[in-house]
Amino acid sequence: MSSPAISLDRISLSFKRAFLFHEFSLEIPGGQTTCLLGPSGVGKSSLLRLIAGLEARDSGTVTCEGALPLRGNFSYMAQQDLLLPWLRLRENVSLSDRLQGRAPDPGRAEGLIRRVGLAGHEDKRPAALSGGMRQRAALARTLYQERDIILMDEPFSAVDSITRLELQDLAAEVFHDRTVLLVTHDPLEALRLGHQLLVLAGQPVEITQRIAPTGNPPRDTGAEEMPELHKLLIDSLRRAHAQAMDRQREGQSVE
Ligand SMILES: Nc1ncnc2c1ncn2[C@@H]1O[C@H](COP(=O)(O)OP(=O)(O)OP(=O)(O)O)[C@@H](O)[C@H]1O
Repeated sequence: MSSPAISLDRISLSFKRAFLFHEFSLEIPGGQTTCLLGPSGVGKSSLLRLIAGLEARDSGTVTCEGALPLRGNFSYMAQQDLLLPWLRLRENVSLSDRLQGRAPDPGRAEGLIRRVGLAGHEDKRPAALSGGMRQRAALARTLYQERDIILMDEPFSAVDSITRLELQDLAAEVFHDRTVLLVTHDPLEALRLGHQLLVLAGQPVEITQRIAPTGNPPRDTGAEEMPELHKLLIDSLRRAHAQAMDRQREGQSVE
């Protein structure tokens, strides 16, 4: 059975009496990767947190296809790596087993540590790792959980561009047939990894652009359709950014 779709139905979420989301609905297809893009502060992380149950919404529902409970079916990689400082890398990667009272699988943890390029660092604690290494460790921990649904918030933002490409290849392999929601600020990353790309803009949030590149991830960014899709994406991100700047200026002039 393929991984379940997720439905958001008329979700509202407000902060300081202003709606970030108002009656917002979205279908996230099962077994595919959906990338969320948009200006800083538009609400991408909040949307992920809503789905993860970490944000208390005013109203609306988040449901999983087949009435599966979302809880226990997803892994979530936040912007902060959330590694436990007192645990060694191998223990951090297999943390989900420990938390659920299962015996960790050291072979699987070590295999993933190797695949994210951290072999040799298994016994180090997070403080001894660089920001990019910690992000790779958090990726290994997320993949270790082997959940049907994966929520990721800018998972590759702190790594150099070549490592980023390598991690995207690994992610595309692991994402295969899973339901993935990936927040990224990198248009090329979205074009490589996403079955569908959504641009969020405005307040309350709307989806102002949907792009569905052809072919399977990880895509070759040199493919024929890429320049056109890249331009489409950049243009809509520019519009979303300009809208956010206007709103910020209006806010400043009211204060
Ligand atoms: N707990 C909170 N209390 C008050 N405001 C909040 C809270 N969480 C988020 N916000 C506000 O909601 C808006 C959206 O934040 P969010 O982190 O979802 O944006 P984002 O699109 O993920 O931004 P970035 O790309 O910079 O990570 C921001 O204006 C933020 O200040």
